[in-house]
Amino acid sequence: MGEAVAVNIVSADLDAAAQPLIGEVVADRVASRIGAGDATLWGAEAEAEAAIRLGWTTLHQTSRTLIGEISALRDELHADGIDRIVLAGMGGSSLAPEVITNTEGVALTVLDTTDPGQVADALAGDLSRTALVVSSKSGGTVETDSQRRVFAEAMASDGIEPASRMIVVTDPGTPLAELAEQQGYRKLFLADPHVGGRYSALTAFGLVPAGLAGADVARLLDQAAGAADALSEDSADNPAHRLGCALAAAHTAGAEKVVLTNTDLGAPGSLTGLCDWVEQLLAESTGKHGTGLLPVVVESPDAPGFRTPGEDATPVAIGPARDGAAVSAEGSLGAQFLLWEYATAITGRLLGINPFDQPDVEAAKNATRALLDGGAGGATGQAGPAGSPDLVDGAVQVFTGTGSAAGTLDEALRELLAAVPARGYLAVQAYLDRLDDASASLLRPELAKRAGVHVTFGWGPRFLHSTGQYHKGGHPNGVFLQITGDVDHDLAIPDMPYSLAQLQLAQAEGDGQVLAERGFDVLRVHLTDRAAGLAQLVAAIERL
Ligand SMILES: O=P(O)(O)OC[C@H]1O[C@](O)(CO)[C@@H](O)[C@@H]1O
Repeated sequence: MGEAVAVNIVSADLDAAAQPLIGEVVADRVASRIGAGDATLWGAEAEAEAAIRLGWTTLHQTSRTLIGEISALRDELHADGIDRIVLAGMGGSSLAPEVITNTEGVALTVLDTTDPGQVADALAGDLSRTALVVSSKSGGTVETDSQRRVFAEAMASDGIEPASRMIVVTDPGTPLAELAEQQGYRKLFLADPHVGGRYSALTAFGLVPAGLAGADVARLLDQAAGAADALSEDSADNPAHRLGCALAAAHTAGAEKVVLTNTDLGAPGSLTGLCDWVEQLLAESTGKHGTGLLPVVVESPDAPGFRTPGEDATPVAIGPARDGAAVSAEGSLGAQFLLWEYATAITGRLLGINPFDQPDVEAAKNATRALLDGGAGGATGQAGPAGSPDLVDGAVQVFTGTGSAAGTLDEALRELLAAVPARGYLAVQAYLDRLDDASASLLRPELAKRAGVHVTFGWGPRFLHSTGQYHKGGHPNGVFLQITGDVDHDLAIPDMPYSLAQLQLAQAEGDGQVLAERGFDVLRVHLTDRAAGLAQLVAAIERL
């Protein structure tokens, strides 16, 4: 094998710790049994779910029929002057197409947000040339449904028949499949129901939006096919064994965090954004029952957290093994998808968890629903946080939760950092516009430099479908900084009693409530002026 995908355990100590696990996994024939669809590998409790979740091992063959359908639809759309693809989808329904198109340099507008400003920017593109791919495995995800409604209304008001521009990807029998049929949407792709959301990169969820946008999705399947035999082989050389067992061995030694970065960013063929896809796969698959692997995606090998990971983390390179990486994974994108899926399933078995469920995601969704039913977030157009802030500092309203004596933003931040347990982590959760408020992501390295612990960063509500599972279900050693902000122009969601801004705030408040109920420290800062508030936050962090 070797050529299609390669994993190098650079750290001699980690290699020594991984070898016995590799021996065990080879003896138990884990890889070939995964490839053959053996659902018993994760214990009796996981068996029923695993029995309907192992279809991803053969997608390089079973997804072939999609290629012709996608290119025929693309030609048809082009003939009608439609060449701009917008994707509405969360988590496993958008991360793969985002990586695929980023890696190939193909334009795809990914809408995985409820931020009204970001949605408005996508609506401001040329709708006469736009098709909306609505992707949802369950067919019931509130963000995706809201985006669909907003786009349908905007298209109709521009005199465009929305049904002619809607392309749906969903599982058979979902409410979204039914809607697509009732409304006569342009095309309905029914995905393989035997593949879970975060394992669905090579199903219609990954291939349809990426292929319509112009990515070479046949090549992606070829790349996966080139690695499939090696990844299902019961051999000590199987790269998935090396990766899965290294991560499990590190976890046993107390390194439950996996610091991920691209070590070849900017080089031709660099897999831009793959870390975000791996982040969801690892966090949602393993972060449960008080255990799991916490992905910490960092900006570059020079960013805080990678070269000096401490005892609680393993630095993993996507790309060449350098810059202090303990493990590296190299190979084409299609091969990497399959590598990480096998490795995650193997780690899941070694950690004793079911890698195919996400038991804690629902809690935040329920809390959000309850808040919206109770009229949270103010009236449309005036959405604002519930309750009064504990203090106001310039453009920053601070909600400390109960029992804080903080009198300033600086003090509140200091208190939050002091609350991080030894070997814990700080998660920054920014419910903002990831394009217009992009500077918020700078808070991660700034905080990491000062906090002395690992710091993760996620855009809300996107991270709720990724690290959100780990935050609530994984090792209980996180503290949370939520950032929300006022919006300049809210957007109504047609036929729904709440607006996008209200939904976005309710998602932050709902998840914050669940975290607080579970005993975690949560500090929320609400920016009444986003740019000024972010500048204030940076200045306050610099003073820490
Ligand atoms: O494809 P759906 O059903 O809209 O779900 C989107 C995402 O939400 C989750 O189900 C839960 O967060 C993810 O596992 C999934 O990728």
